[in-house]
Amino acid sequence: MAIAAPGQLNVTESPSWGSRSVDCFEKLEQIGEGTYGQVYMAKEIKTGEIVALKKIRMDNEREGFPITAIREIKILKKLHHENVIKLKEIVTSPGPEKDEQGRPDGNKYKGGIYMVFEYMDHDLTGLADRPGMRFTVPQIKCYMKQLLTGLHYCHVNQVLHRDIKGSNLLIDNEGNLKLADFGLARSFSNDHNANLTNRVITLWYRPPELLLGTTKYGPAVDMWSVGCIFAELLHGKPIFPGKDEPEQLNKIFELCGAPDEVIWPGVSKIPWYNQFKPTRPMKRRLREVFRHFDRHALELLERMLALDPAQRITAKDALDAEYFWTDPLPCDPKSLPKYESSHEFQTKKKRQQQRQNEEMAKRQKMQHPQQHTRLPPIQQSGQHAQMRSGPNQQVHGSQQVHAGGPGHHYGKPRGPSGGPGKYPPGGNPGGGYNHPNRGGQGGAGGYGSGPYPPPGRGAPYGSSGMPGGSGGFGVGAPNYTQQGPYGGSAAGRGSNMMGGNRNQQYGWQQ
Ligand SMILES: Nc1ncnc2c1ncn2[C@@H]1O[C@H](COP(=O)(O)OP(=O)(O)OP(=O)(O)O)[C@@H](O)[C@H]1O
Repeated sequence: MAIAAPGQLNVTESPSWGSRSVDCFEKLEQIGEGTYGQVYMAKEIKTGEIVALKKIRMDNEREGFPITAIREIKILKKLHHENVIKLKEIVTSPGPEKDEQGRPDGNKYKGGIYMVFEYMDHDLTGLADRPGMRFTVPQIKCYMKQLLTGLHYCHVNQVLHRDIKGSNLLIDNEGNLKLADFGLARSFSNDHNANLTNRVITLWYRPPELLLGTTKYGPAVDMWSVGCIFAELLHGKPIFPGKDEPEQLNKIFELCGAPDEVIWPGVSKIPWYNQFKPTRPMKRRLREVFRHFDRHALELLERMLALDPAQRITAKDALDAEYFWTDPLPCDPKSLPKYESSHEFQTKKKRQQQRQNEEMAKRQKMQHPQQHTRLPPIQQSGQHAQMRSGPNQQVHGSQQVHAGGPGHHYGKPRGPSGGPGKYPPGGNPGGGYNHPNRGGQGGAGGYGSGPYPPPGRGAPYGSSGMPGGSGGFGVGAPNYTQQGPYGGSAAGRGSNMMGGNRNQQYGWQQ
């Protein structure tokens, strides 16, 4: 694991950075758990301001301060943009720490270092995964526009994000979307001649050039991830939910066609091309599979998911695409509905709890079976329809948070505005994928007959012990990296649920 030399931690221009103690904040709730460490919602005691505290994982105190954290801090200190998360300061804890319940923290390290961020109510994964959640077309355009604006700003400032995915896109209740988690980010030069680490980007959002082993790449890697998110927003579930690298590549080829020197000049020189090139011809099927998408959406998606990174659209050109300039236009972020706070970590936890309760109820039922079969109640006229609208039926506005509603909202305005659908109307008509847990999304056909796995809730959670998580943005994509082409170490950047720590996983990064 790469570590910082003692003096290297001084990454700040402001002498006050790092001088305050974490005791200036009261931890309210854990909202995230990453490879990097825990993330808490906290309140600054003096001002009452709500912030997010990201604890830097220091599992092995002898190894010093992780270089990835230094990278993240350095990069965030130079980026100032409304669509990039704001790092407010660094605080430290000199002694043994307590968690939000006041229990001693099990961390071996005696003290701790935290990054203090502006607080954001949701991440896109958590928000999209709320039961019954549906986004409108203007809402999708609004989020996509902000994502591209933030990314364009990063790329102009020669920063590659290298981990664009739903849980790293934070959204507040004013509708603002900000790029977060710059732990894998790095500066790049435009000549693309430097060798960079190949082991970046969560598997489902990883572009073909990285999967084929390139070490020379640029901003186009982030644009592939943006394309995956765009398609996922329109489609309602991840489009490339591969279990491992070979399967990931295969899923990409099945939808985007098999690359050759004609459509991707130079592909045959990429290190692992010969090992992984498809053995049979595969046609590009994007337009056919997503034929129900709006014409301009499809045009843009085609250019984001170009196999050849040199032909992939840039963030700047994507912002000029017809899609953002034709009706319905992107909505004003402020006009978006306000939702109760939702982070991927919490939605996963809730689902796990729910599953445990269900299991328990099932077990109890088996232990104490009913002695008598009950007779069905006599139906009154009109009752039938009512009984059918069970909890899975979508009720518009059920997502809204009303003033004084539940949850942990500290002074942020709440509005009673309507809860729009997650997926645009007509987004999945008949040809779509009927997601069992999304309710009412399209009918049979489409994906069902295609190369994709049968309907389900995304890839399993692997070793996390949380099987059957949601599809769409609701699942932490597994992430397998490799030392050579797809084998070797099980290291990689994934959720902490896959175990391990990012610094161990990546070692030093270039
Ligand atoms: N500023 C913030 N406001 C609100 N929530 C946040 C904030 N920063 C992070 N989170 C929550 O914590 C989660 C994990 O944060 P982050 O991605 O920065 O940590 P990480 O350790 O790098 O995680 P991972 O390894 O999964 O990428 C996010 O998905 C988000 O839900």
